[in-house]
Amino acid sequence: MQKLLTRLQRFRTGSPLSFRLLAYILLFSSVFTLISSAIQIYSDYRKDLSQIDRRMMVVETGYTSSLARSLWALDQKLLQTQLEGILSLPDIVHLRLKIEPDSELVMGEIPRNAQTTSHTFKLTHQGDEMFSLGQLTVTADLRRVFSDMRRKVVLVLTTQFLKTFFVSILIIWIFQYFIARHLTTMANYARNFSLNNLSDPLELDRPDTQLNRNDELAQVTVAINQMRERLNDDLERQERDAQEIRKFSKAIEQSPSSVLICDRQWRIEYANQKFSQLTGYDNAVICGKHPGMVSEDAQAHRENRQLWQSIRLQVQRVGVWQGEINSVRKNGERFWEQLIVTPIKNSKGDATGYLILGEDISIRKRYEQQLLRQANYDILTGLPNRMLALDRLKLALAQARRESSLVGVMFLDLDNFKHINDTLGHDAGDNLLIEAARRISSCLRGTSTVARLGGDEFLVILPGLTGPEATSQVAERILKTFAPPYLLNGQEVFVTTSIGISIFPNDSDNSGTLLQHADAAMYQAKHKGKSAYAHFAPEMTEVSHERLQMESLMRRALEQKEFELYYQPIVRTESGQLCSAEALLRWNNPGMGMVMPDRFIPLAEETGLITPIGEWVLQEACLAAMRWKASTGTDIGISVNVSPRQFRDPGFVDTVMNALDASGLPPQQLELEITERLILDNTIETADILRQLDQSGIRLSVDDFGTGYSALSYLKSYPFDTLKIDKSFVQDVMKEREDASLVKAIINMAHSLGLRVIAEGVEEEAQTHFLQHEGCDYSQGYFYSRPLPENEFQQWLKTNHRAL
Ligand SMILES: Nc1nc2c(ncn2[C@@H]2O[C@H](COP(=O)(O)O[C@H]3[C@@H](O)[C@H](n4cnc5c(=O)[nH]c(N)nc54)O[C@@H]3COP(=O)(O)O)[C@@H](O)[C@H]2O)c(=O)[nH]1
Repeated sequence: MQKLLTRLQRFRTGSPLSFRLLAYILLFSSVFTLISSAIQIYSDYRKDLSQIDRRMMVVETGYTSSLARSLWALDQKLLQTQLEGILSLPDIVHLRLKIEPDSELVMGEIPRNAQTTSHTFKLTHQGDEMFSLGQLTVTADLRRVFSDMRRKVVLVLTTQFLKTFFVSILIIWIFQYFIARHLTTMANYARNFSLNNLSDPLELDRPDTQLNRNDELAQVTVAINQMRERLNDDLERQERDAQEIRKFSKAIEQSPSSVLICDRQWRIEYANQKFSQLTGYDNAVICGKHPGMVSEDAQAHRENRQLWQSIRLQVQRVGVWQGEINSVRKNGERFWEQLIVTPIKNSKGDATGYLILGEDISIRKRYEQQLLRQANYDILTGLPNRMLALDRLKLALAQARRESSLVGVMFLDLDNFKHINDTLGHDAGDNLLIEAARRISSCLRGTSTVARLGGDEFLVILPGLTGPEATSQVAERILKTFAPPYLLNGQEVFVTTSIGISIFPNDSDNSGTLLQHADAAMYQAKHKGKSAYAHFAPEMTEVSHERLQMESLMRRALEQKEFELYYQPIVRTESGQLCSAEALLRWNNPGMGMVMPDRFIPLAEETGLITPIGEWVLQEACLAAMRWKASTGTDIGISVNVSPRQFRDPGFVDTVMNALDASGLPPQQLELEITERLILDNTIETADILRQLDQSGIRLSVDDFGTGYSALSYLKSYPFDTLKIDKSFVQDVMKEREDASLVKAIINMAHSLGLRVIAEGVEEEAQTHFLQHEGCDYSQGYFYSRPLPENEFQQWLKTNHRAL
């Protein structure tokens, strides 16, 4: 019962299709059956009525004439018989015979409440004339007709209903079996259809026949399965897309560049982590703002308005904007960022938003500014460097041309700077340069420029001069300001400068030439005796030119094999026996002839050419010593001069070791002569290099002892073997008592430090006696031999008895 109620309930609200179908079939077939049955019953009813009518016709045609005759003949019996005959006809229940004039005969009975139909016939006699005999009214009872009709109604309705019902059941079953249950399967499939079971296809429980394969159910099934597959594909694609999107969004989020995404109205929609780190602003705070209006700095807003307007225009016109902007962090700090702004376009190519990539380039900018500074300024002194100075000079010349004024160009070089640098060390040299820069600057007006050209060279530009004498005044001021001593390494040092002056337009109208002329004048000032200034004169160009020429010739001299080593014997003072030789460099230039080292070594040191030249000397000297051994069978040591610049070269120790390795000379036979100045450069590096050389067995000697600071205390700290007394003392030992006592003291002091002593510049025999008397270990000088080219030295070895 409950089940039935449920079904009915479902039927009423959303019953299964078969039930609805049943209802509709029943309803329609019932209505149809009713109508058709009604038509049929009505037609039967009409037929029954017409049968009664036909009976009436039979009465009229068959009885009225015989009744009329019986009446005419007044044959009552026959009349009676005839009437009974009519009354016996089916459905005729009552006869009323009216006889003219006023008698009446009634037969039969009309049932109470019965529906009847009556027909009246006239009874006439046709003689000569027509006589009316009376009239017969026949009444027929319609109850049979109605009862027939009722019976038929019941029968027809019953049979029709049953037929309709069973046909409906059959149709429903067919529908249910062939369609509805599959629809239910589909409905269940669709109901259970979810992203988790996309792999299960829809399958209907029916035979796989050709017919089934092409029907609508099959088509729907195929369509559903195709839809499932498409959905499956779409989901896979969606998942792939989602993964890609996740990947890209992660990449954007974790990008090392800051990323802003704006909508079409340039309102920020998204900012990545890097942006927040860079600017200090959170995504939530800046969303909806214009990228140029993120900071709260009013000045930044003003600056940005114009900039972002041009960015917008360029992005619209060109499709990209790239540039560097100065932005403000949340904490107010300014920083440089490199921006790339591009539109984000949809498939139609319309901009749907904008992408702004930013990179913090503050460090790069700082480097750039530093580089710019380095490119234009001297790091040590903070003065403009050569490049900026030349720019300023050009500007000054252009201005002077317009104003018809003069420009003074002064070239300054510190006197003996190299010596101070070598003896007191680089730090002292640097301090000297800084102080010199300060002193020069203090002598100048604001419009003038003082620049450091490099090393100890300074340039002063005096623009807008009315006469050349102003340059002399400035030069004198500068020389005067150099007069007080400089305090370097705790020592008072007097440093002077030499100044060369050229004037625009008197000496030249070209900046380069003016500089060259000032340089030439500076050399002239140096020759004057230093701490002097000189104005350029045309004849000075030659001297300056010679210096330049020598530099360029020296650069090619090694290649052209123009260098040559001369060798000077070093002998035991006591016996005059040869023990070693000093290698002395000569430059044999085809144009200049034999150039002595005093002339080119300082230039080689200045230009750095001393390093390759010194390397060649070392190699050549070691090889020579080996050749002597081969020719004489005796070990003859070799002394090689090493300049401070050469010594400071990072590869110096390697260079020495390579020369020994390449020649095969034992290290003990090589002596490096290092000037006293180098020892005063009391650095860890110097000590380390000397220690390395000493440990490898190489002998070390202090050259030119007595000319420098004679810092005896330093000698103890370094592993020297020999001390060379400078020839300036030796040469006067016989004339100057002071020099003699000094030489004696040096010999004693050196011996007390465990050093052996070489006296150089021994030219006379008396000097040898003095030195022998004072216990000087070795002697070197013209008395024994002048420096000789190798072939002559070899000859000397053979001819000199004391050598062997
Ligand atoms: N860095 C290098 N310096 C070198 C090298 N070769 C030489 N020099 C240095 O050049 C300076 C001048 O050298 P030079 O003109 O060769 O003079 C040497 C001798 O000729 C000279 N001498 C020797 N005996 C006498 C003498 O009796 N009287 C006299 N008037 N002069 C004499 O002395 C110079 C040797 O000096 P020193 O080196 O101090 O022993 C000179 O300073 C050389 O150091 C080189 O390859 N590299």
